[in-house]
Formats: sequence, C-alpha cells, structure tokens
Amino acid sequence: MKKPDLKLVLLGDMNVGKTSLLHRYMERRFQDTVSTVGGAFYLKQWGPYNISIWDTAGREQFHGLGSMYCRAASAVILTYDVSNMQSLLELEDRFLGLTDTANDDCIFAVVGNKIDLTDDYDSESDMEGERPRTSSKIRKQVDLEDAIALYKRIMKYKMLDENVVPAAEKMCFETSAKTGYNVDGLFEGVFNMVVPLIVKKKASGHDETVNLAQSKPEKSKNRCC
Ligand SMILES: Nc1nc2c(ncn2[C@@H]2O[C@H](COP(=O)(O)OP(=O)(O)OP(=O)(O)O)[C@@H](O)[C@H]2O)c(=O)[nH]1
Ligand SMILES: [Mg+2]
Repeated sequence: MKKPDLKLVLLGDMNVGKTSLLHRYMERRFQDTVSTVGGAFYLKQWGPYNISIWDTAGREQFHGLGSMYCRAASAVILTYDVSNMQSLLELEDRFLGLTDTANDDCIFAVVGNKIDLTDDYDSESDMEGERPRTSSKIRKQVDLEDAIALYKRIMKYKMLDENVVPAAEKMCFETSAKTGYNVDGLFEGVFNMVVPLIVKKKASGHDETVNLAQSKPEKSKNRCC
C-alpha cells in the first residue's frame, strides 16, 4: 500500500455526524451509520498526494484512543452538531487535549454539522451555497461566531500566532452530511491548506507521516480496533 503523504483526523462527540460527513464526501451519499467503534480510515488521492483520513469514535469509552489517532496528524477536523451546544463545549473540554500528539504545524478546522435540521437552513434553496431562512425547524443552538471564538481559543492553547495561522473565518464551516451542503468545501478547503505542509516537509526531507503498512490497517475504508 502506498504511504500516505499526510494524515487528517476527525474528532468530536458521538452522534455529531463524523462518519456521515466522511461517507458523504467519499461515497457521495448519506446512509445509515452505526456508532463508530475505535476508528476507521479512508485514503484519498488529492492531486499527486495521498491523504489518510481517520474517523474516530466519539463515545466516551474509546476516548483513550483519540491521542493515538492524532499522532503526527497534519490536520484535525473538530466536529460538533449545530443543534447541540454541549457538543461544541465537549470539543474544548474533552477533545482538544487529544491533539497534543499532532504535528506542531497541524491545521485545525471547526465544523458544525446537521445544519439542515435548523431554522437557519432551507433545503429547497440548497444550491450554490445559498441558505435562506425558514421557520419550521429546530432552533440552532450554536452560531458560527461561537465556533470562530473556539477556533481562536484553540490557537491560543496551541500558542500559535493568529497572524500566521489560517484565519478563523476560513477554518470554521457549517455543513450537512444529509444534504451534502458545504461538505466538499470543508474537505477540499482543508486539503488545499495542508498541501503546502507536504511540499515543505518533502523539501526539508522530514517526511514523517504514518506508514500504514506498519500501523497495520486494512484496505480503504476499513475498520480497525
Ligand atoms: N439531519 C442530519 N442528520 C445527520 C447528519 N449527519 C449525521 N446525521 C445523523 O446523526 C446520527 C449520527 O451520525 P454519525 O455519522 O454516525 O455520527 P458520529 O459522529 O460518527 O458518531 P460516533 O461514531 O458515535 O462518534 C445518524 O443517525 C446520522 O444519520 C446531518 O448532516 N443531518
Ligand atoms: Mg462515527
């Protein structure tokens, strides 16, 4: 199996839709999921590069595995559910510390999924990024500004200079795995951000990504642990 050039990890509480986002992006559809056990990974070719994307379990009982999955990650997607404020709070309380094992120049994205459930979204108009209001849905509990504030706190926690890292507005997304809203924008936005890191690493001869042949996972989209 070809060695991935970089590693991207999805973290977040159970039920926020991490697996569904990955299915939507990789398989172009929304399908029933079961709560993830341990973790799973996909391989994605992006231009000349191979990216491994790791889906992790949000359930508390698998929490101990999180920092292992984050080891040497170049990008972490912290995912919450826009209809559930607690899921945003958990990112800071429970998941951020797991990223201590990621690369120093790791890029972070904060993603609010299930936007389709909220009164901030109209599926009839889900075209070209439009998102007018309707009245008949759940109240949105987390605003994009809350996610942006979290992103800024993450940068502080990582002791990264806000003027050097990607702008918060560029790294906070709202998505719907169900309708596909902004899912390509999320993954491709993150891929484009990390490509310069691969180029830099290759140029300096420090290619330190995980060798999948050694870390013993399976074919694309297989479960492990
Ligand atoms: N309406 C709606 N439901 C969603 C969306 N994304 C996921 N779901 C549903 O939310 C539930 C949980 O989705 P998963 O993708 O399994 O969540 P997860 O974050 O992978 O959960 P764990 O594996 O337990 O950590 C499922 O019933 C999905 O169908 C979305 O964008 N909109
Ligand atoms: Mg899952």
